[in-house]
Amino acid sequence: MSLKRIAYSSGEPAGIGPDIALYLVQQLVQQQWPCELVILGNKQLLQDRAQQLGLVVSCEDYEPSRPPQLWPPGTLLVAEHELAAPVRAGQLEPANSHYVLDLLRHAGEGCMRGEFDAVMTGPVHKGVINDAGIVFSGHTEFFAQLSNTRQVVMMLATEGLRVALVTTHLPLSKVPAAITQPLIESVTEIVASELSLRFQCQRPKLLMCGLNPHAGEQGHLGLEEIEHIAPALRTLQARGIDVSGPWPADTVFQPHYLETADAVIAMYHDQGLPVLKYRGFGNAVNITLGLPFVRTSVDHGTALDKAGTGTIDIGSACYALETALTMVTE
Ligand SMILES: NC(=O)C1=CN([C@@H]2O[C@H](COP(=O)(O)OP(=O)(O)OC[C@H]3O[C@@H](n4cnc5c(N)ncnc54)[C@H](O)[C@@H]3O)[C@@H](O)[C@H]2O)C=CC1
Ligand SMILES: NCC(=O)COP(=O)(O)O
Repeated sequence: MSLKRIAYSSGEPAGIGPDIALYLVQQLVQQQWPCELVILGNKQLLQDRAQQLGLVVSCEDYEPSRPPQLWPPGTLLVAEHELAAPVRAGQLEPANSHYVLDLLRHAGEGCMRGEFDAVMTGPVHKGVINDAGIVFSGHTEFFAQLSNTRQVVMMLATEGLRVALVTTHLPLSKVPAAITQPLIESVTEIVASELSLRFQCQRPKLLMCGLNPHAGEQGHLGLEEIEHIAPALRTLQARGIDVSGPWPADTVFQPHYLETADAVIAMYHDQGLPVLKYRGFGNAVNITLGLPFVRTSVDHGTALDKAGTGTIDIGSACYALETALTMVTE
């Protein structure tokens, strides 16, 4: 198997993204991951955080023209990006938001020009980026825009459960109007085709949630199921996609329903993700489907309270890296 070059964007500098990089490079060789991990970040920040954590690391400058190689444990291969302000673990600094976005741009553009085989993202803080005056709702939307992709899908996966979202980072009050038949159809088609192409599900079986309690109770508790979701389901079924619904969300997540399903399609972020995280937090991955490159991510946020403390769990980071490697190797 050829060695892959994976970019890790280390995310919000005051959060646990840099800590994750430091712990991951201790494990690269032991885990036998067939990859060179390029840490997009800042050397001084990484060295300071390593010192705070009592870790011994050495830094190498990333050189794109050099073929990927396996580095000894504790070696950070860093693609250097300049910070705008000093970093203190746990303390957000809006001035560093452009740095965070530079990492993402480097990662996405590097994937598109074939320099990286995939990108795995560390957590960013969406609030502080907006505080800096930058409109930003998430990696999912950022990479879609960067790559000029009309429609992408956020899907989180853990052992025994995948949840894909029709809408992503929207205020709850805007969700009903966003749930349209064309959107439901395009999201479902992307999920069906990517599960079959990249996840070995021959003809994926999909379960679609309704939006309202009890999937609208025949129109007595909301009309979105009748006006948008059911027509989309009929069209998708006529196109040969194995999708059923609209299921009440409090029914479909019962083990009996999930046993034979390849993914659940939820209408909005907090309909699907709490269930996924209850089942698998720390062992789950966030994958953006529909991009022209592979992007995986940790399942958690910046955990500002844990940055620099040495108490973090890197289970999700390992899972995200392994998923990226599987996706680029298949
Ligand atoms: N992939 C990404 O970039 C994501 C970013 N976020 C952002 O993170 C920020 C903070 O969000 P929160 O709701 O506080 O969620 P969070 O995931 O950062 O923290 C929730 C709780 O889980 C703990 N935690 C999270 N990851 C952990 C780990 N690896 N090991 C040990 N403990 C861990 C934290 O200490 C905290 O107690 C928000 O601005 C949000 O936008 C949230 C989810 C994903
Ligand atoms: N809850 C997961 C999440 O919001 C991550 O979003 P993104 O930054 O990966 O788009």
